[in-house]
Amino acid sequence: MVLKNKKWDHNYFLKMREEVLNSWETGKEVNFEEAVSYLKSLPKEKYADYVLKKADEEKRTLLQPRAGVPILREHILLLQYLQKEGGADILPTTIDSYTRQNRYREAQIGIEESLREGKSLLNGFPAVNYGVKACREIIESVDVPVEIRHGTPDARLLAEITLAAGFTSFEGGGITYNIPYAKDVSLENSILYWQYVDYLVGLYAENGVIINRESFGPLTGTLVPPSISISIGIIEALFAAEQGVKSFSVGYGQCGNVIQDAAAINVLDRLTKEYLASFGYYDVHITTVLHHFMGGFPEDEARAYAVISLGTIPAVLSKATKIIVKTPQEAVGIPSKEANAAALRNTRQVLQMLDCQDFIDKNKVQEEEYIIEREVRSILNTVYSVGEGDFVLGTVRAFASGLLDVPFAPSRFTLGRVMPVRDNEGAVRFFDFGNLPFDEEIKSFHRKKLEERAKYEKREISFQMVLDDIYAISKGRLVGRPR
Ligand SMILES: CCC[C@H]1O[C@@H](n2cnc3c(N)ncnc32)[C@H](O)[C@@H]1O
Repeated sequence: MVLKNKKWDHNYFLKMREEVLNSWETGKEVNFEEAVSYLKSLPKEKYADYVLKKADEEKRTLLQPRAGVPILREHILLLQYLQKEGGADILPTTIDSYTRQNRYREAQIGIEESLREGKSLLNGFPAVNYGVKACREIIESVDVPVEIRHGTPDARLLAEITLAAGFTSFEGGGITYNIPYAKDVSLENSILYWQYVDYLVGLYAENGVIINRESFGPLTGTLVPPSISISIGIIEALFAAEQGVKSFSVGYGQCGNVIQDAAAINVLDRLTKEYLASFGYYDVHITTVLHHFMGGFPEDEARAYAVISLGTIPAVLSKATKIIVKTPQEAVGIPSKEANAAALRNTRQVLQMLDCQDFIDKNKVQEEEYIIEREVRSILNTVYSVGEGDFVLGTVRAFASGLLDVPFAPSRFTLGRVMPVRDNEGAVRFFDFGNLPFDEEIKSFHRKKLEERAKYEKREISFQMVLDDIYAISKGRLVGRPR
């Protein structure tokens, strides 16, 4: 079948499904009709889409941590703790790195060694190895929806098993779980694998089971310009809608300048809905997700809490539907359950002290929205035209020529020519536009912003500013000032 942004032929899916379900022994546990009836037996409060819709209507922001450990009993206790002590509105199951690379044999060894040693020797929960029945124990041991969070270019079997098990939200996409996560996976392959996932979610939807899909907005998490993250999120929403997905969350990673971050989420929400409608998808429920800062964190827990609390502010300003909460142990590794729960309580406190205040200069937010929107439209309209009206074709061609590009990505399928840097107020601007399709008005806006910083710091605009910015927050400030 030629790769394009068109809903799959059902027989094509069924044929590929046989291969997918045979790729590991637990695949044979998956029975679609049985899964539909199991999912329909779950209360509505276990559906991420229901909880997201309710929060969206009530203008509330939901909180969700990341969490995953390899021993099933431990993982259940961890999620129950985060629900009870952290107040998580949606729980995660973060998948381990072996499973993310389809290396289920090593994941199996990791489970056995963890059981033998009595400690976590994998960095997440290996859901494929456990299979449908065991994963259902997780769903049945908590009271809120559980989402699969991972970083898997080929997540077809992971989706089959976890969706059948009752996870009602699934993160990732053919661009966002490839470019920042893999070196050698072609976009043609990862987009095809994720069309499978979206088609499966669409099949559940046709049978009355609404699964929420979420794009991984932060990408490489290092100074990613908002317009790049937003454009890619909208493209993945278009891919998912074409396959029949009815509930989609677009994500964005906090960059640090509060005005820019709030503006970014406003544009993300508005343009995702506009582009879906303009391509005829009127029945997809869109929600927004803010990720607390995804770059290098301070080791000191008090300073780490400052980064987390600052990151909560743009969620209040933009009324983001959900925050993916970071923890004060971000700089040291996988957090303890106590630190994870404490970060949830910290975030809730900031939300509830700010949500009654109207304190931001709306003109400054709108100025920022204007430039971000101009950039997003330039990128998306270019992708559409190089794809001759097809966003899948356009995406592959745009990445090959740098019309779409992600800074600091490991993938050899992105040019990596684009280079970001902060301006004098810490907003992320372009040091090098690479081949991004921006007009002179956009380019001179960024140059002027960088000249302001150069003047203030009494130094030339240089790559040294980029390096200083990469380490700035872990060293205690937003902008990487010269020593
Ligand atoms: C997008 C992935 C990076 C973030 O994902 C966190 N992360 C990864 N694996 C786990 C895990 N098993 N439990 C709790 N957090 C986890 C990292 O700390 C980082 O913040």
